Amino acid sequence: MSRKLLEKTYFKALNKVKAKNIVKDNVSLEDNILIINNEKIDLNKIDNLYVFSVGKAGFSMAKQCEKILGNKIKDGVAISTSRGKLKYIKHYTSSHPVVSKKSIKVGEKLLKKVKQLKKNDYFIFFLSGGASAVIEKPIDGLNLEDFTKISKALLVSGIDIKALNSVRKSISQIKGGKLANEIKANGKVLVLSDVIGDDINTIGSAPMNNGKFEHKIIGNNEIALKASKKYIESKVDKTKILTTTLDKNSIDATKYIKQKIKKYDEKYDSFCLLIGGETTTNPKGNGKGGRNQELALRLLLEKVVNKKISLLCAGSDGIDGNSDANGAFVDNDIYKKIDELKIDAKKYLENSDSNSFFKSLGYDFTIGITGTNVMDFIIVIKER
Ligand SMILES: Nc1ncnc2c1ncn2[C@@H]1O[C@H](COP(=O)(O)OP(=O)(O)O)[C@@H](O)[C@H]1O
Ligand SMILES: O=C(O)[C@@H](CO)OP(=O)(O)O
Repeated sequence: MSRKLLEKTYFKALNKVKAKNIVKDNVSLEDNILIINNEKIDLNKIDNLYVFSVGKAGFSMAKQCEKILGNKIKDGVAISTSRGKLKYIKHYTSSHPVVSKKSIKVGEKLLKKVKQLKKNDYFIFFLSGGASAVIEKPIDGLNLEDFTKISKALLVSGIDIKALNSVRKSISQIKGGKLANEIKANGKVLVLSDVIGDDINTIGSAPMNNGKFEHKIIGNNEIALKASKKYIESKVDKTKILTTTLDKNSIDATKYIKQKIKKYDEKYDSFCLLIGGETTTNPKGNGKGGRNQELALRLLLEKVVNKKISLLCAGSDGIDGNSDANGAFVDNDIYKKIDELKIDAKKYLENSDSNSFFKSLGYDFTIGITGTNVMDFIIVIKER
């Protein structure tokens, strides 16, 4: 069974929403006219252009923006989980998913910089998921130790991202539009969405959203999966994006996917099912894994694949949970390997150790940090 085809279909989605491509698709320069999303800004009529970029894709989006706008950029700040240096924009590497001293230090730098903007300046602000953790300034009276206790408790509580971020907004001097409040200049917020429904009030805890500045979604899970669909369509009898808003726990998601595979398997000689979203897990034990690898493990235990059907469950940011992999493959041949190595798949699941399981079989999908983030992709292919 072709792991290559799964990978190719995956990378069509990922590449479509790579920072480089979405910034290229949305920002350009023609004779001192800055074009953002069809809107023209005459750079002769503004004083200084600033670029800000915060979140997991913070570095890569800022880097591409520098490539397009070069020395038109006066100054700016980028904060992400990547490493790297930029020419006009100052880039800082920060922590995720828990706020650290570093997040506060760089959060303060960002606040200081945005306060310097004058009325006749203009800014582009790239916002991507992960922004909640990489920048912060707790409300007065709340120290980092207590702030971290609250953050950690929330992160393991299993509450959804909307609820989590509403708390984050209430204990922050940056989130929930408070950063926007400090800006006197005009500008635009270009958003790479990693939340179900692209809710701009939730992404990165909405540092720029109090209605003052237009937010434009320039990349999301749907845009990505449509690119996969376009690629695979001619290779199979039926291609279907089942959803881009899957938010079930991994047990229910397994049932849902199993049922869909059965239905399409009965009807079509070949097909590709594309599913996007973010499932949830309740990690137990001290294993290494993530929601994508756990889902793949549960689907393996449910024997949803066969000689013709294989699948890939993978994130888009490159890092699944507490592992260094991005996801895992499941195909029919994996069962032989499990028998040969006498591995007990259930035990790994019970210890939330899906990464160790797939790694030991050579079925992990490890690609490193991608510099983008639009939730997860599940790809199921039946080949003729
Ligand atoms: N060992 C594990 N097995 C399964 N899920 C895990 C494991 N460790 C962490 N997770 C899940 O991974 C999620 C965080 O993953 P991460 O990729 O950092 O999230 P995000 O992409 O949303 O920033 C948490 O919801 C947690 O439940
Ligand atoms: O920053 C955040 O608030 C969330 C959602 O945008 O992202 P992540 O789950 O990647 O931390």
